[in-house]
Amino acid sequence: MNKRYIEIMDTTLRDGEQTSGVSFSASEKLTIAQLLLQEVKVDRIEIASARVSEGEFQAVKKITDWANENGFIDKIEVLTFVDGEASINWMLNSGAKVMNLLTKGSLNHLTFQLKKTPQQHFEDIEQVIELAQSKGISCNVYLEDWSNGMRTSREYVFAALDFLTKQPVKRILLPDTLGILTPSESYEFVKSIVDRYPNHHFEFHAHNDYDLSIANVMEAIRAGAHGLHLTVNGMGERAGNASLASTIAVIKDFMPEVETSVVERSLYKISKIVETFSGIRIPSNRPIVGESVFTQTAGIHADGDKKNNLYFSNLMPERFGRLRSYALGKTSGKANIENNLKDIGITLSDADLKKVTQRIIELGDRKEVVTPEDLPYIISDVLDSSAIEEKVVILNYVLTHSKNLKPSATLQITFGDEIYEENAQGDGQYDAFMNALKKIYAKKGISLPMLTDYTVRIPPGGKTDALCETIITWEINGKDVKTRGLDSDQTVSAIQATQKMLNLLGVPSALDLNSKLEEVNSEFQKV
Ligand SMILES: CC(=O)SCCNC(=O)CCNC(=O)[C@H](O)C(C)(C)COP(=O)(O)OP(=O)(O)OC[C@H]1O[C@@H](n2cnc3c(N)ncnc32)[C@H](O)[C@@H]1OP(=O)(O)O
Repeated sequence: MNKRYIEIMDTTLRDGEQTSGVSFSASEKLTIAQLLLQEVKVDRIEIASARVSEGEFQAVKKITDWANENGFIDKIEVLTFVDGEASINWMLNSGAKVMNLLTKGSLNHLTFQLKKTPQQHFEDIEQVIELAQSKGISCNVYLEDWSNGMRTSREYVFAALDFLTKQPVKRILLPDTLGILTPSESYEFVKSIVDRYPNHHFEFHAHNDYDLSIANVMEAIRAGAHGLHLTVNGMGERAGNASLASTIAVIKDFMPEVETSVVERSLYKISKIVETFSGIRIPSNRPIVGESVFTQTAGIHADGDKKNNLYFSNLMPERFGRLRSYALGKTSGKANIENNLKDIGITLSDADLKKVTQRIIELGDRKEVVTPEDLPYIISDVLDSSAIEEKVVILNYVLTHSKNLKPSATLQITFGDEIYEENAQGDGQYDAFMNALKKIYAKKGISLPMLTDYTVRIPPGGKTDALCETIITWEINGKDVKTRGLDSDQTVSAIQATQKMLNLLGVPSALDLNSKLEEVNSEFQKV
């Protein structure tokens, strides 16, 4: 079958940055731009609005310098305004070559915001396009509030389209600016335009205010849209835009008649990087990229996975560079626990498995999170066995915290027979503790794994002696490993989690540690 190609324009760095509270630095924008174009392989990216700020100007310049050297300059777009020379000069100075000109797509916006007649607006647009052309800038045009325009001033929308389709405009961009469309309207509105102007390129820009963005995108594609505007993690103004990862999965699985250039395996990586740089946490249940979406929690499901893959669908985690896991908690059954034990190479008798399952259910009932890395400790405790041998022991420590002085830590640690002591300062008590620990490991020529996430959970109720749970995520050879500590003192619970990580690494003689890291890595690839 001859597939219809759909262009993907990613606007994480423009509309995505309009998520309340988000501001990317220039180097963060550059990293995201590089990944989107080189690894995720979207067709184009929109990286800023013109005139916004000096910082934004420097970010655009950094990206256009890189894009010029690497042959991507035609894929870098900047949103501009109908403002005579102002946006064009800003763009030219920043090195960008493609503008997405923001014009009005509803009579309402035109009358009350710009206070112009259609004729005046078209004249202003024509002037800007002419100027852009003369300066070597190529032009796409947004019809802002187009969806509202189609509902309330369709005659104006078609007058604007009659005008724009006679201009040297490469693509016409149809935004559902307020995310108000239904799927059937998305289909009808886009189809009426594509049918009337068959030789022009139209792109659909969804917003997610009613949680309908992906459904609307599907209908826009069915109606004949030639391109889509998407963002990583569905970031964007208000409820955000259509998510890149979800849209790509939907196209792949439900729309065999179309194709895109996007590489599915890179979608999780870009999602995590945008999460880190934006500071906007991905909800754990966000399709494709959320922490828990490939985790089987219910015991019945884990059991079914063993029996002819009864709970598998096309949405396999490996497609997106991820792995399936089995949660440990109160809804776990034997099958969940067996799956986790298999990954760490432990086999238990049926009777022992029952005891361990019971303990995990009890912990889950008390709302405690059980990570796969906790299993050896739980087995040790429940079966009074030595499933885990604690070779690295934090013997003693003193942590100080005082007003106007830097926090400090003195730490004594033992690896088998050897005892080491170090002290250090830090930005907080745990940071001071980690700095002292790093000094000890540095003596062995070893760097500790990078801490990539640190989550503290305290049960509600306002008790100051409540147990506090700290879950730390470490990056070990490119894989996430979580360890957990539980204590009424928050720093102590973080230190417990750290000691578990040290024991996963093993006793640090330099050679030992490298091979142990390999081993841990291959274990966790299976988790
Ligand atoms: C659909 C979208 O999401 S579009 C996103 C557009 N991008 C942005 O808004 C980026 C962030 N914005 C900004 O940094 C600022 O608003 C700027 C730099 C663009 C303008 O700032 P200011 O000059 O202080 O103007 P302010 O923000 O108060 O108002 C916007 C002005 O733009 C005008 N305007 C609105 N749409 C357009 C347009 N398409 N073309 C030209 N001017 C426009 C408004 O009428 C208003 O003009 P007025 O002050 O003469 O009434």
